[in-house]
Amino acid sequence: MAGKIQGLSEEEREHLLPLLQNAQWVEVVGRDAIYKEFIFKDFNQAFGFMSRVALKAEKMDHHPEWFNVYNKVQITLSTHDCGGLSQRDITLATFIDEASIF
Ligand SMILES: C[C@H](O)[C@H](O)[C@H]1CNC2=NC(N)=NC(=O)C2=N1
Repeated sequence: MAGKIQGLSEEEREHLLPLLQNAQWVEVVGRDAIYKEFIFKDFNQAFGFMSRVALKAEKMDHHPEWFNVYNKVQITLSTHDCGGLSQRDITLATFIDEASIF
């Protein structure tokens, strides 16, 4: 079920991407996506974080691409339905940053 999701406009990018970059999100080379690495004290904290993000992702029907080893979680966000960044990625990135602080 491919929804009609709009990609970010040029104006939105100019406004939003610097804000994300301030929060250590980086643009992926060769792909319209953003990436950030999170380091926690141990696996328990990393997985607690992932659980909070997973519940939000399911509610939003918007899912991260992520990779976890022990205390490290690497996350890439992009909207498959529009082949690039959308407002959903911004919303999820903001939630992820909040969920990483506890
Ligand atoms: C069918 C389902 O609603 C879609 O595949 C949703 C699920 N989660 C998704 N997650 C992400 N990151 N991008 C999408 O386009 C997307 N689409």
